[in-house]
Parts: sequence; structure tokens; C-alpha cells
Amino acid sequence: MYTNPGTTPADQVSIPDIQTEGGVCASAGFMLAEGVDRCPIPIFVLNHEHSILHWNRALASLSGHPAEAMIGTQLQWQAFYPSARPTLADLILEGALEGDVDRFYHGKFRRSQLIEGAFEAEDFFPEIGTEGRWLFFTAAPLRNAEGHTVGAIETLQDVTEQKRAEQALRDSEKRYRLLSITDALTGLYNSRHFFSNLQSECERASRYHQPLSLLLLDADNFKQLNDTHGHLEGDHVLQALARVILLCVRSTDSAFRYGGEEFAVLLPGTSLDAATQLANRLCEMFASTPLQLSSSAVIRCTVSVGVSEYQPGEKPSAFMRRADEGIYEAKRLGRNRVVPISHRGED
Ligand SMILES: Nc1nc2c(ncn2[C@@H]2O[C@H](COP(=O)(O)OP(=O)(O)OP(=O)(O)O)[C@@H](O)[C@H]2O)c(=O)[nH]1
Repeated sequence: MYTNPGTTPADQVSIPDIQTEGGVCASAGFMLAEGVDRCPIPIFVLNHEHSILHWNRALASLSGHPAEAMIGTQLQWQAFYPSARPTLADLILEGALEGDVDRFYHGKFRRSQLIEGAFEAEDFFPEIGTEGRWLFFTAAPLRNAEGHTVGAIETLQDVTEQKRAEQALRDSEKRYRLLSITDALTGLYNSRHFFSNLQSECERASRYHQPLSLLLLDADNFKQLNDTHGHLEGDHVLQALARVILLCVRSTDSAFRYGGEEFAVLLPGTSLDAATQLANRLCEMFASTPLQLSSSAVIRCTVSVGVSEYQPGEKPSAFMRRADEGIYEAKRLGRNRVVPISHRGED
């Protein structure tokens, strides 16, 4: 007969011996204990006094705590936590309800779909190994013939590699998404992102009755610059303009390159007047920024800016058209200037 050491006779589970083919009597209990010990899944078993009955080889290897040091003690927490606290198996043994488990494993656990009274959880254990490990662990009650809980079993699986792979996938999806909305030359957002943001910011401004302004910027005499200094130098000037835009806007604003030498800035929570002031600062800063060419020559470039403020309920295209009119007017008036266009009520 196999009896769990450390349990009272009433709690003990008796397992009949087995007659093997060779006529040798093998204890089913012995085989069960051997099965737990050699199981490649880390396992420990507690008796009703929370003392460790089994601490298998896989768990010894995972935790670095040998079975000899653990069996018969109540030090199961030492393998997982820096200070004494219940493990999931301890909570199960105490007949913990969901609220009790939640206190220790908030947002990280759920009831088992397979075994009544069992829970499963996933958590990061910084104490294990040199860098910590992610473990998926389950704990289930062990009951005697009368249905009383006489112990608990906990299994643990190291899911660190899977977690790392999931994180790497999330990171690469994030990088890919960022790339898909970024303009390669300037690092600002691209035109696709501009048009989707324009739509969503207009909806938000309408819903929350918040001001929203738009700057459209067009580099001046850019064809001439390209023709004189070459396309590559033109590209450097566009990069310099992007840097100046980023220096002038706030973290809540978004800057885009939506065409060749055309840029846009969406300014949530900003009135036409405030947006015009910002545009003037930007315009002056760019005009006064010396731009060094690869030939060492230094040039200065300018930009024309149109500004508009969104009218709740109007189409984004109408909002954009006014800023565009501002650019044309700025060009007509001699370039290197900002022209705000107020809503005239015709849209
Ligand atoms: N270097 C460079 N040039 C570009 C890029 N995209 C567009 N351009 C050039 O920008 C120039 C724009 O020329 P136009 O539309 O005639 O305007 P402009 O010469 O700037 O004149 P105004 O807008 O009236 O001041 C064209 O020569 C385009 O080839 C780009 O990514 N890099």
C-alpha cells in the first residue's frame, strides 16, 4: 500500500498492489510516485497541512531547489517568491474562492475549464534563474473518498520562450505599423496617415466641441532649388524643414509630409489665432535656419503656410480646402508667409 507521508490515516489514499506479468508485485502507489517524480512537467504536491509531499525532478531543475531540501517542509514559496506567501496550491488547499485567488494573482488567473475546483494562472517570476521565467501553472485539490480536500497538486510550465516569441511578434508588428505610417525621407507621418488622422480628428473635434486647426505648408521655389543644387540637396532641405516643424509643434500635434514638398500639421485643441501664431514662429525659424549643402555652400529657404480652423460638422475636405487657399494666397503675396483663412459660412 502506498501512503502519503505526513497525512493522517483518515486522509490517506490506499492504492492496491498490481500483479505484473513477470509475477512481481509492484506497488501502484510506488509507480504513481515514480510517475510524478519522472514526469517532465514540474509538479509539487502538498498534504492537508501544506507540507510538501512531492517535489519532482523537473521542478527541482526549474527552480534550482532540490527535492531533499523541500519535501516535508512548507517552504514551497521559496522557489517562486522573495518572501513567504501562499502558492496557488496553498490557496486551493484552503478552499480559496475566486476573490482570494484574485488577491494574489490579480488579472493573471482563471478557473480551469477541465477540473472542478482547479485554477490556472500565468505570471513572471523574477526570482527564478538569472533573468526570471514566465510560468503557466495550474493547481487542483486532491480529495478523499468522502470528497474532503486532503491535499493539492500544482503543475508548472516554463513558457518564457513562448512569451518572448509573442513579445518579439508584437514588437515587429508595432515596427511594421510605424513604418507603414512613416515617411521614409523625413521621419514624419506619411500622407496615408494624414488622411486617416484628418478624418478622426475632425470627428473628435465635432463630438467634444474642441477647436482643431490645420497648417498646410509648401516649400517655396523648390523646383528652382532642385534645378540649381540637385534633387539630393532638395531632399536635405525637406529633412531640415521637417526638423523645424517638429521643433515648433507640441506633443499633442501631429506632423505629416503629405506630398513631395508639402507638409501638414494637425493641431487639436488649437484655435485659428493660436495656430497662426505657431505657423508664424515656424515660418520665421525655417527662413532663418542656415542650410549647409554638401558643397559647403550655405543657403536659406522659405515656406508658405495656409491655416484653417475646423467648423463642427463640416467635411474634412472643406477644412483642408481653406488651408490650401491660404497657401495659394501666401504664394501670391510673395511667399515666406502665413495666411489664415477664416470660415465664411459657405460650406
Ligand atoms: N528634392 C525633392 N524635390 C521634390 C520632392 N517632391 C517634389 N519635389 C519637387 O518640388 C518641386 C515643386 O515645384 P512646384 O510645384 O513648381 O513649386 P515650387 O517650385 O516650389 O514653387 P512655389 O510652390 O510656387 O513656390 C518640383 O520640382 C518637384 O520635383 C522630393 O521628395 N525631393
